[in-house]
Amino acid sequence: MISRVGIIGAGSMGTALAQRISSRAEEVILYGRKQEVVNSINDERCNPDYFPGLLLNPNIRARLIAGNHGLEDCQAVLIAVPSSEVRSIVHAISHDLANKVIITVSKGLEYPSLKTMSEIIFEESNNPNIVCISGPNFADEIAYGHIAGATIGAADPSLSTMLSDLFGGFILDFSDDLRAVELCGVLKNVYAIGAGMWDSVYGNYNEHYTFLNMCYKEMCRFLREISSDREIFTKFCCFGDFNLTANVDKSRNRTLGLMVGKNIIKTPYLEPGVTFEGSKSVEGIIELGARHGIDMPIATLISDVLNGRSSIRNTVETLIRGPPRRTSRRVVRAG
Ligand SMILES: NC(=O)C1=CN([C@@H]2O[C@H](COP(=O)(O)OP(=O)(O)OC[C@H]3O[C@@H](n4cnc5c(N)ncnc54)[C@H](O)[C@@H]3O)[C@@H](O)[C@H]2O)C=CC1
Ligand SMILES: O=C(CO)COP(=O)(O)O
Repeated sequence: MISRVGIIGAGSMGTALAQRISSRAEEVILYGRKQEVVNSINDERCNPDYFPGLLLNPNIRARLIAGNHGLEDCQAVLIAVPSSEVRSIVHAISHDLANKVIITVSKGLEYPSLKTMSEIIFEESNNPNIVCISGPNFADEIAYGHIAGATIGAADPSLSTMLSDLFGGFILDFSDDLRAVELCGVLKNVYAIGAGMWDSVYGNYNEHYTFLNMCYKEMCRFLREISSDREIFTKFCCFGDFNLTANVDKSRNRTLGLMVGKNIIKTPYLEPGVTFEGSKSVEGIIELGARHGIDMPIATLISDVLNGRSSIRNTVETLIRGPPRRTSRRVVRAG
């Protein structure tokens, strides 16, 4: 059993994973930003900001990230913050990360560098022991102990074996293409926004699954080009997470698409405090595709709608009939 795991980020996923793995580690330390949340976890065993009704297991303790005290004694450090924060956090704690396994769950892409979280973590820490865990995993369901599958992505398969016990509460599959596992999480968020947009206008089942299938084809085309893992399409990080996020209204990314489609919010939209990873990574994934020679018409249309350059109906017309063609108009004169 791992003796001590540090989790950076006391938000939904950080807290949920703390609860889930706390039966498989002697101690879990959640590093948060707010003193009142840290106090509440230590005194009341409760994170009131994210899971007010959940009694946390007694071996979960909290500390302020500012001091990162005790991190040096952790065997594994899990990073569960929005992707935009990962570089600065890892930079700040890099001296405490030597010889540890670093686990990332953030589903984003840095822009404009187009780097995944593991690439950023390696750059900032120089520690190659990096693992990603990704799958159809809504935080609340993880926290409350429901069945969940996940893919462990690790370039070094011995790291996957080491972490199988810590994540033994999940049904696991594995990939040694760490970057591809991470990119599945980025791609599915973008298509979940698209699914929300599409469903806001076209709600029939045939319409819904036709669009989903078109998105999944584009996602698989991307993965086929960049991944050495020929089985990735059937893994939890790919098929499962794509379907979960694109289909279920609990997803923030799908909800963003629905709200944009229904004109409830104006785009481009940035809501402070809500983690919408897909809206931040859509430009990046299109550019990354272009770098590998992958054309991504659906992601491009999603970006156009999200940034107010097109409407859903125009987008759908383009998808069904192809881009509008310029036709020469004959002027018919009366008389
Ligand atoms: N919520 C979910 O169901 C899942 C989330 N993820 C991924 O996990 C990542 C985090 O997402 P959530 O936990 O849902 O977000 P969240 O918005 O619920 O929580 C993020 C937490 O990070 C903290 N934070 C932000 N910047 C920080 C900094 N500089 N230093 C310390 N703490 C900082 C915030 O205070 C907040 O507590 C995202 O990339 C998301 O895609 C992955 C799987 C499932
Ligand atoms: O990644 C997730 C589930 O696997 C959570 O998705 P959202 O960020 O869209 O809520």
